[in-house]
Amino acid sequence: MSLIATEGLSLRYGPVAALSNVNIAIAKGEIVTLIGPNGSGKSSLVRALLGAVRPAAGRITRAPGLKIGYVPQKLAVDARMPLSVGRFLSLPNRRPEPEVAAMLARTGVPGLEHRQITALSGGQFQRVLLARALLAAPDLLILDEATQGLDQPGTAAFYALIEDIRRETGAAILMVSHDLHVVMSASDRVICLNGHVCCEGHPRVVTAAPEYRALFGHGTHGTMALYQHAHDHAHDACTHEEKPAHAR
Ligand SMILES: Nc1ncnc2c1ncn2[C@@H]1O[C@H](COP(=O)(O)OP(=O)(O)OP(=O)(O)O)[C@@H](O)[C@H]1O
Repeated sequence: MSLIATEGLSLRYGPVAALSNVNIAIAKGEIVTLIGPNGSGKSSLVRALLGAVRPAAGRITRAPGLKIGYVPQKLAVDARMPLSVGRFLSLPNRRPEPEVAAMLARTGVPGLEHRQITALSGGQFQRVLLARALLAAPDLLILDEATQGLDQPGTAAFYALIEDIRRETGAAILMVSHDLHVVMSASDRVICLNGHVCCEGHPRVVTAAPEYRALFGHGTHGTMALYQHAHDHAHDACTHEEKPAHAR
């Protein structure tokens, strides 16, 4: 049985259709990556899975008692507000200090409890956010571009940590990422989104799919194509027309 599944999920922001007829399912212990060009609905799908936005149509089914841990793309913290890492990790639920310390050590940032949140580097902050998500012992961990702003070694180390956590906890992982080469090596399954599911499957299968190639191009140019997407291909269940991102 899936931990979470969507059926015919559509989502709108007023006149803007962000998602249409999306069917996905995530099973226990899987690492699934959502890829897609800017504006393709990745964050919207995450928000829907978290229950933060209401679908315009379709439904989302969650396994009973499902616990979701969420690592956001960014989190604005008021620089004038004194907030230590330890206190941040004890909000809203108070956590025993040894538990907080152990989780910080587990996510690779030991001994940061008394540091101010606003004084952390980007990489340290992402690991603190990961620690916060893991303290809830989630069955499903959702990461929305959690490595944005990290350099290449920092990104690779973060994904290696995610794989270790999956192995240790058995949690399923859903991540949104633009780091195509890391994604392809770290994921069990890739879902390619463009307002609808363009293609999905094992990374090898997806990279060979014509829909993927039309979206992301070939080789290293594929990464660039993420930002210069021209959705000029046609495939089953995909009949909409879309202007290139730069022409919108
Ligand atoms: N709060 C909002 N109000 C109105 N439109 C929105 C809102 N959030 C997203 N959208 C629109 O919904 C569509 C999908 O956006 P979404 O942020 O889900 O895409 P994304 O794939 O996560 O993009 P990116 O890669 O740039 O983060 C876009 O057309 C976007 O402009």
